[in-house]
Amino acid sequence: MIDNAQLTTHFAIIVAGGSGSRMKSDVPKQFLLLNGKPILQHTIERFLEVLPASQLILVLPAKEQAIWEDLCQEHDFHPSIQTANGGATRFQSVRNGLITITVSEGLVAVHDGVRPFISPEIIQNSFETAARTGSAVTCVPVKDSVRVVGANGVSQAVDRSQYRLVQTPQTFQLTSFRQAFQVEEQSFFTDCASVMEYAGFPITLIEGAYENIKITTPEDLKPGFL
Ligand SMILES: Nc1ccn([C@@H]2O[C@H](COP(=O)(O)OP(=O)(O)OP(=O)(O)O)[C@@H](O)[C@H]2O)c(=O)n1
Ligand SMILES: C[C@](O)(CO)[C@H](O)COP(=O)(O)O
Repeated sequence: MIDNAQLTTHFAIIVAGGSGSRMKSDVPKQFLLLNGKPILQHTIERFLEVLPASQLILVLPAKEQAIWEDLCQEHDFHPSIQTANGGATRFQSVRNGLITITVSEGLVAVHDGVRPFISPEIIQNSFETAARTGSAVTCVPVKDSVRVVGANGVSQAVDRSQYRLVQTPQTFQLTSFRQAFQVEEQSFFTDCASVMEYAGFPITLIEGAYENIKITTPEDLKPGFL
């Protein structure tokens, strides 16, 4: 758990405002059940081991908030968490969550609602590292061989030791994060680190975990796979 004195300055935005098009399910994937509980509930519970509910912001699809309310009733899950509306892109969802934070200084972690296996230790480490260096971006080394494919279709092996697979949480100083999110959205913004980098802020990497997967496509939920 974060030190009591820091509780009012440490925030986490859990982004669950997407539609989950690659999952091809009837409801957005963050609401699907995993071991009897909504994926999003697992994720929030991991964060509640580190931060109180008052420091969390949950970004939900504007049109599907009733689904989440029904699931919370059904699963008797009632943490008092502020919500914000999702935007058309992840960048816009993060920005919608960010404007609900009114304190001027502190730290903010952004985490995908569909990464339910995040450990409290990684969350904790991301806050500690961001407090020291200004940022903490979770990642893991690449386990497979990697090839780059040129425009002509010809591929070439690359040195995988030079690459990292990026996960969340991604945690930053609030002041620089706010400044970074004032930029015009770019098509290459796939995460918060790319936004911070575009705005000129340095990125510190921290060790993630291979089990901290992002549930993205149906294979990620196949029985026996998880
Ligand atoms: N407009 C968006 C898009 C994504 N997200 C969130 O960002 C996380 C990672 O995004 P991704 O896995 O791509 O989710 P979706 O956008 O929902 O999926 P897809 O790209 O397959 O449509 C998810 O928790 C998702 O809900 C969000 O809050 N708002
Ligand atoms: C933020 C992220 O999960 C880091 O790996 C990823 O970039 C999200 O990408 P997506 O295309 O929105 O799933």
